[in-house]
Amino acid sequence: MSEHGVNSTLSEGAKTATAPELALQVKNLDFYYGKTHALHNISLDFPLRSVTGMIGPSGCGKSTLLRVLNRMYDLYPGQKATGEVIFDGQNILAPGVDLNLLRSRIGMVFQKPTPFPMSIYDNIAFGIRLHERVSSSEMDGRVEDALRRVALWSEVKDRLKSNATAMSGGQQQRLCIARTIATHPEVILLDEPTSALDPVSTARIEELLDELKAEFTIIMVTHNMQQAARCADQVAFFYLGDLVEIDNTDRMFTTPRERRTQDYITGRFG
Ligand SMILES: Nc1ncnc2c1ncn2[C@@H]1O[C@H](COP(=O)(O)OP(=O)(O)OP(=O)(O)O)[C@@H](O)[C@H]1O
Repeated sequence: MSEHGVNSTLSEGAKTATAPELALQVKNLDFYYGKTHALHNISLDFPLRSVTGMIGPSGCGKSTLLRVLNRMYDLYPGQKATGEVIFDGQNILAPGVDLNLLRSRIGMVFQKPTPFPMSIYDNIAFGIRLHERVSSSEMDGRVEDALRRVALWSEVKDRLKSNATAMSGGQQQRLCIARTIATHPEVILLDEPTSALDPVSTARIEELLDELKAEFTIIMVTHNMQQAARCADQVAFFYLGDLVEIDNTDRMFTTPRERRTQDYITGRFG
């Protein structure tokens, strides 16, 4: 039983009412940190199996929106969201949602690699064990599969029992992505996933995102305009808690509709 009780509609079997081409739909979302009104009436769609880049200057609300999408904010008192986020035909901001299940279906990878202080193998197995009972041979297969998907298997297959904290930063971040995809989420949220990494590790993660979008819906906060242009199918520009503009990536970077977007992407502020 989750902290909010079981919600019968947010279950593995119920995949219905949301328009089939959308993974998530945000409608009239407002967010408050106590009295601070951090997001203002945000509405946007996240198409299924696509990459959305969220850009904007520091403090504009990108990470806040990401934390709403899997109700991470619920862990903190005084933080409140109003409006709707439709996932699988259900408003996930409503009471009674099974938050453990939600977070296994909408996984999150943070800016700084956050491997658990345990073995490489257990970093992946841990999340699977939380949600499923699998035999040890099946677990071996799941761990190998997740590591292969992030192109880590050949690098670590002979040291699966070593502590994950001894890996390089880039390897740790790929491990965190492997840990997230091992529970087979539908959506992956990434908060500046490469900002702590060197250019080679960054390129590997970007290649990985391109492969993963065949299967997952990816929503990524980035400060790196080139990264948004390289990786995203659509880009959303936020400013002071407002969603200023959202469009497909090419149009956003060539002919933005709004002056503020133009100024930001050309480096006039930010
Ligand atoms: N825990 C908090 N308590 C109070 N206000 C907060 C908290 N976290 C964020 N804020 C405020 O909410 C607004 C949006 O912050 P948020 O972190 O979402 O911005 P961001 O666009 O992700 O910024 P950055 O690019 O610097 O990470 C800012 O005004 C910030 O000061």
